[in-house]
Amino acid sequence: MARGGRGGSRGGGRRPFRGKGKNRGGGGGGGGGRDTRTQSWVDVVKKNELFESYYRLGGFLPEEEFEIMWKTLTTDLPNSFRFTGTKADALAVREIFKKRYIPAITAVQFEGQPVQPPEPVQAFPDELVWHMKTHKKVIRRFAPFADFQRFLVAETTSGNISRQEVVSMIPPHFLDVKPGMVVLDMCAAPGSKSAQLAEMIHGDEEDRVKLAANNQSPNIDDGSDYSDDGRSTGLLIANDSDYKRAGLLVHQVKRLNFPNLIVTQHDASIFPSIELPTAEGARKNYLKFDRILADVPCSGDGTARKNVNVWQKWSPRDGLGLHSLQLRILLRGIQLLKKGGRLVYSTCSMNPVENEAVVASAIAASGGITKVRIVDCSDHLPGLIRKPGLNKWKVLDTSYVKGGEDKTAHLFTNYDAFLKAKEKYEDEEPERQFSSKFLPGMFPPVAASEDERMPLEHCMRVYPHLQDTGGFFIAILEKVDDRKGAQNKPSVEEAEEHKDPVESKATIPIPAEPSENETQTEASEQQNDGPTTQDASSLKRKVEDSDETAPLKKAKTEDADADADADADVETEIPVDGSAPNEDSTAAANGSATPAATSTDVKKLRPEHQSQGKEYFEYLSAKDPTIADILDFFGISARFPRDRFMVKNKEGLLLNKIYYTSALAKSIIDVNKDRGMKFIHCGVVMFVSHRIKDTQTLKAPWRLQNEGIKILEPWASDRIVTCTSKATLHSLLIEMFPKLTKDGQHGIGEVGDQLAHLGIGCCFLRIDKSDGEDGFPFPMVLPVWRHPGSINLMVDKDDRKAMLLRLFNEKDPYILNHVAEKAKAAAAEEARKLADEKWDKADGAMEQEEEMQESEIQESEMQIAEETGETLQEEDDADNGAPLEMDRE
Ligand SMILES: C[S@@+](CC[C@H](N)C(=O)[O-])C[C@H]1O[C@@H](n2cnc3c(N)ncnc32)[C@H](O)[C@@H]1O
Repeated sequence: MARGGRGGSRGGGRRPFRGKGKNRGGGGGGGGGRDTRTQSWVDVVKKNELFESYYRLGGFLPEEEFEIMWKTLTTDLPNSFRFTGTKADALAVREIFKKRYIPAITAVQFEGQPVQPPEPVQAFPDELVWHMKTHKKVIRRFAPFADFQRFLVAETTSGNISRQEVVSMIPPHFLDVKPGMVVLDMCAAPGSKSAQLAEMIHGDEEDRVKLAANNQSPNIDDGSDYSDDGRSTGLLIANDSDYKRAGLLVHQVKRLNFPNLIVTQHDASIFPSIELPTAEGARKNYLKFDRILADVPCSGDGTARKNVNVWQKWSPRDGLGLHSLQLRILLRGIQLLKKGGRLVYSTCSMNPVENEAVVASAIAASGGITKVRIVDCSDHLPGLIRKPGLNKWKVLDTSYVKGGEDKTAHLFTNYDAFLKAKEKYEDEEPERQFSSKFLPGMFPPVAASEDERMPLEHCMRVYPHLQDTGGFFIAILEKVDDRKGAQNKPSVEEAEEHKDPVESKATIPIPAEPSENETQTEASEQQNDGPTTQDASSLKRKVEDSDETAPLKKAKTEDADADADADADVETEIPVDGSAPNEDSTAAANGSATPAATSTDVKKLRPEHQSQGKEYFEYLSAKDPTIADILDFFGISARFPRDRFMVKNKEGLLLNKIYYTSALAKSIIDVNKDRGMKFIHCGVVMFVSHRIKDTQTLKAPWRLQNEGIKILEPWASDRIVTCTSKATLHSLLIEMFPKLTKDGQHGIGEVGDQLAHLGIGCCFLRIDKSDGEDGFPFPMVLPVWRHPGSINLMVDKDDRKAMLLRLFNEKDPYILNHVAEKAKAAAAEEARKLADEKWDKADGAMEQEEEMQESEIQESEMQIAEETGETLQEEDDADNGAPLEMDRE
């Protein structure tokens, strides 16, 4: 299977992260956020008056439609999943799923009615995304569901299926990524969208490489770049500032086996400029991205269908508190984008303060729509039902008197209305406090002319009722031109204000507007100025943690005025009841579905204080003799690059594992690793040292790894064995270390026959796609080790089981492991011997003990005899204890 999808083989994928309960990776959270459920979902009262009032009165949807949307928001979210990897492979696994499980499920009847089977989500092409709305009661009761669940778990474990929320899958589809592109995922953890992006960059590289290896042209003319001998030249940098979530991200992306990938841990709003290699003395060059995904931290109120905290703790201050960070991240993204490049900004919040307001402020701060345009993607993914972005909205806040219980909700139509209200209260009730986060840019932009109007309707809003999903927002921006010089200073200042103390010491240039020719000198980066508009002031504001934590106990009830003239300075106070949630003023700052995050969380999660352990990335010389020996052993073509192998120890020693990366990943790591960049993952394991007895006789005591085998195999001419029959593969899967007898009676068919003629060491087991009952639905390459008297497919037990289920529908196969059995028997024998010895010792000890006890008794008896003057009879044999007893009596 594809590197962009799973292990070097379908069976060789790594296990997904098995985090503890709630943090289990995968990418739930409408944007892949955390599952922050703290209470049984069914017990939760899905009501929150302030939350509802805002979306009801804010004019988001017509009244009737709002009712439907709100009702949907209170229902359970269907489970959804996606077939991953290269398209051909994803389609092959989808076919197995459709043919094997759907008919059986469709035949199930519950209470006289057919049950609802899993269905493809129409928004996505090729039926690669599915959701299941069947009730848990039904799922638990019927065997076909159990079978399907088993398949789902096995394939998720193998990396062929990703369980991801439907809305979370949308943003990468609008990025229009092509193989060869350089892509940044600014806020990537836990990594579900990164996985999609990696698949897109990878494209159909495997087919291209095969062409190139056979001296045919691999390139196609659709903007994709396979010019590296068929390999995609692209790169994905997946970044997340939070160190725990960055760890999750690494876990997740490691499974992709994608050498064109680097994981970093930086605050995205000050993401460092990445230096590119340049000739000595030449002007410095910095990396610009073709595509950027800014799936920013948000309040996550669109995840209310699975996140109870939304119902319990929703507050307008979540969005108000996050706006500034979101804006800074987006601005930095725009700076890092190439001219003509595309950026997708997304949140799993429905709040315009986090959505349209951020987009509008960022465009204004970048020089307006002539510099950055909102792309109309209404014709893309036509199956996706969506609503246009808003051009008008209101901003909600709750004011309160410190120490008091009284909270009032205010709905403002523009910034002046907010200022007026504040002023009024300053006179009448000076103790009343409003959010300190209010910024002019949180309100709808007012254009000087129609030409300058931002078409915010080109943004997309996905509401829960439209296709039974969570709520989501997506904006697609294209950088038309760079903003020149002077106007970007505030973002630089902002970056300075929030600079990571560790990073400050590094020599990375402070993020700044890229120069016209997409390269810049360090000096010129630092000299850039910034915008002077209203956004400048907003950018200068720090994301402070507010101490406004008074609970919303009692609200002033004033007339709501939902129909207030949007163009007038209007403040509407909305009634809120005592059951409304705790009004913590600081919004969730980390992860999507985290409206419950408090100011303390924000502090805790800030990246400045934590970082992943230092990883070393030392590239080996292209002339390294060990690499030369290994490549020679497998007959690897001289065209295969020799300078991209790397080890992960400070000294650059060939100890245990050898990794491989793409050319661009190598250049970036090499040039930037000592510039203070926090690289926390890069490279695919290609070879692992194989310590066995016959090492001496081997030229290359290294074994091929599932992770990297597919990258190498097209270039190999030696040590290749082919498996053409399913029966042979079955034998190899159900038996580890089958014997390799010379008489041909080994039971491992054509594979055994070929291996019999090969010397000891690792080999490629090649399986081509073939049609028919006994055919293979997708190609595979697996490492196999030829021992002197046996062989072994180097696939672990769990992966063997997953393959047996996938290819042979075997549910719980027994896998015979001769070596383990032998070792077990030897261990049992050893244990038996030890037990015997112990027993003997224990026996001896018991005898000794008894003897000691006896002598003690005798001593006591003698003492008694002495004291009482009795005569102690001499015992003549062991049986004869009675007289003594009797004597004593
Ligand atoms: C909505 S989640 C991203 C989900 C992810 N794109 C996915 O699909 O799996 C937002 C992420 O932003 C990260 N984050 C928060 N503040 C950040 C910052 N200043 N810079 C970079 N990442 C940040 C959080 O740790 C969180 O993982």
